[in-house]
Amino acid sequence: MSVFTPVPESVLADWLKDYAIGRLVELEGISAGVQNSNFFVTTTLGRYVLTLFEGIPRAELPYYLHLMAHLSRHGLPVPGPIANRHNEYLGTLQERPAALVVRLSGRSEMSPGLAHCGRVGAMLAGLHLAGQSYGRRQENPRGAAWRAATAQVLRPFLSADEQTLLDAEIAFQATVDVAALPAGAIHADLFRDNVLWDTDADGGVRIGGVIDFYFAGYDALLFDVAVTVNDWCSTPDGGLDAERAAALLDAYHAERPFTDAERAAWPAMLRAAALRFWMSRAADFHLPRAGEMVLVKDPNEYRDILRLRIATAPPLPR
Ligand SMILES: Nc1ncnc2c1ncn2[C@@H]1O[C@H](COP(=O)(O)OP(=O)(O)OP(=O)(O)O)[C@@H](O)[C@H]1O
Ligand SMILES: N[C@@H](CCO)C(=O)O
Repeated sequence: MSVFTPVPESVLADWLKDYAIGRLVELEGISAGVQNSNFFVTTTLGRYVLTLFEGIPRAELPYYLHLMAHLSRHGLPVPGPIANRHNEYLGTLQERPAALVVRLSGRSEMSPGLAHCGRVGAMLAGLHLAGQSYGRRQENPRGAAWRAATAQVLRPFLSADEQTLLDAEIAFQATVDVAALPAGAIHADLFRDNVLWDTDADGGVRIGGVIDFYFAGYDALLFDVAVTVNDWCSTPDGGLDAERAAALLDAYHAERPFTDAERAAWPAMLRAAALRFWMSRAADFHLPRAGEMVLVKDPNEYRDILRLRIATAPPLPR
């Protein structure tokens, strides 16, 4: 369920007078996503996605919207936000911060093959390269500071074994020299459901869109690679599929070669990325946000991935 705040057609039709995208033809709530209220909007001039932001502080939103505009301007398949007649990306609708972005084509692929993983790796490197010239900076909202604060809140809900795992991993991550790693704007949530796939003219797979930049922030680029590998290249039991991981990492490396510091930090980053999603899912599970129908993803999946990454990690390509 992703429509927390309904928008009557007449209200939207009126709101759209502030934009230069024609008149409303169709409005349809989107039944995926867990964070915001999303709608497909068709006007006489095009197809868009309307998002009403339900939880993110308004002051943090320009970072995300301008990042999407920046990446789109650099030729990446990222939905460009639509400016209103006051030249602003961010408006207000139904008392919520609201934005329109271009609707991109394609569907997510939940069983990716080697070709998908290769394209995602190359595209992620493209995001990181283009992000280097992005002028705004906002810390990763699920970075080290969030991790420390959330661990305190979460700890009492965990079993003794889980507490030991959490404490040990937080202590281990504090020893990692993240400052030695190349950093910049990262997507930080590039899961399979945030990439839309299209078909090429010759029948090959093509990325139609990368969506959901609302966890983006400034952090180690390698953390983003680790988040992506953990989701795209895991086997059902949480282990890493060596071929898919190699396809993703080789394609990334061809666009932005990994540094020696990154090679050394890779096992730790896979663990940091697993820890982040174990913690956020466990927090959503034990402390659900009041009044919302939240799709809670399984925290144990990422707890188990963390345990497996502590046991073993594949090397980065040279
Ligand atoms: N620009 C876009 N073009 C096409 N479809 C989109 C676009 N943005 C969102 N969608 C569709 O809307 C759905 C929900 O969007 P999104 O994943 O951003 O939800 P959310 O609630 O904001 O975030 P989260 O995934 O963190 O819950 C997507 O699965 C996709 O089907
Ligand atoms: N990708 C996140 C959900 C928030 O976008 C998860 O799988 O926990």
